[in-house]
Amino acid sequence: MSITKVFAPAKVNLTLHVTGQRRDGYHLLDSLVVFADVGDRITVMPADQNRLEVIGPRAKGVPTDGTNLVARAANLFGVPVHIVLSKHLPAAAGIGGGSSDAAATILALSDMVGDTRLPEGVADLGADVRVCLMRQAARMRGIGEDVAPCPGLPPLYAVLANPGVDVPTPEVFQALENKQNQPLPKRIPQGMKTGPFIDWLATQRNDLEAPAIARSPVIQEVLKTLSDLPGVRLARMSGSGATCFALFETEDAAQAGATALTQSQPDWWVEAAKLS
Ligand SMILES: C[C@@](CO)(OP(=O)(O)O)[C@H](O)COP(=O)(O)OP(=O)(O)OC[C@H]1O[C@@H](n2ccc(N)nc2=O)[C@H](O)[C@@H]1O
Ligand SMILES: Nc1ncnc2c1ncn2[C@@H]1O[C@H](COP(=O)(O)OP(=O)(O)O)[C@@H](O)[C@H]1O
Repeated sequence: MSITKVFAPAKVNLTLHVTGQRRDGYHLLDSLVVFADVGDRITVMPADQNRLEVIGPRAKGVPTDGTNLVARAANLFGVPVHIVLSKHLPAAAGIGGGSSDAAATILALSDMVGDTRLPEGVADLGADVRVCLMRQAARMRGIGEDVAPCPGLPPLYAVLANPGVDVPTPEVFQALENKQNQPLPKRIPQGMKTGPFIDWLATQRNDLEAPAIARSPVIQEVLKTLSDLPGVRLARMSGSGATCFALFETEDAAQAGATALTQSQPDWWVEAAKLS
């Protein structure tokens, strides 16, 4: 067994429609999910006993004990490992940092033990882990367990922005007033160019935006600031927030937007990203 390194990309919910609620309280979703070329990094090494190190620019506040989703994912394999988690994504931010880390850990351990079957207990790690295991554009339904690849999306260039407030997912779901909303259309458009596809996205929604803004009004400021960037085509929140994204038609426009936003909001986490 050797050292395995896996990238854990940020997840972005381009749309997030809440279409119902199960008896156990979990919400039914219909979401178009893509992944960014920014993310965390996981290194897994064989060891005599389990060890987790959390390093990197966004390590502060991330649990280093057995509650970390990386440790919980590794425990499903019953093989002692030393894991180094390098955090670059803000936590509790609606971009699936913990879920993507867990998925990356599962992929690393599967590779290490030479068994690609998913271990028992993956679902208990969180609703977003399934889609994060796919690491490609996908339509996510049910409470997150029903995932299908969504090929044929155009390249999307984004600025991701987080104002530094943690937004706990359960609170936002609880604050959502109307749980029965329209799903996405039956067919997601395929083969469109970037501009018309963004126009189509603008006709869809993130139903958690309003309850997240009610809890953390700064999210409204993030959306307004993103909407004012030159060349922006759409600004929306990802997941349960607080990270928002702005979409542009070109990589240069997104880069320029990220540079301008970093200067005007030096305390925010800001990244230019390609989404696919
Ligand atoms: C909202 C989404 C959209 O992609 O993203 P994030 O904002 O977390 O990134 C996800 O559904 C979050 O997935 P994840 O963060 O893995 O959720 P979990 O740990 O399973 O659940 C946290 C809590 O969120 C609520 N929850 C989550 C998923 C779901 N379909 N319905 C829910 O009501 C429940 O209150 C649950 O106790
Ligand atoms: N590897 C991890 N990275 C970030 N947060 C983690 C991790 N493992 C456990 N957590 C906990 O999970 C919570 C939700 O984090 P995260 O998955 O990043 O949020 P979200 O579900 O909003 O995308 C955090 O508040 C943190 O305490």
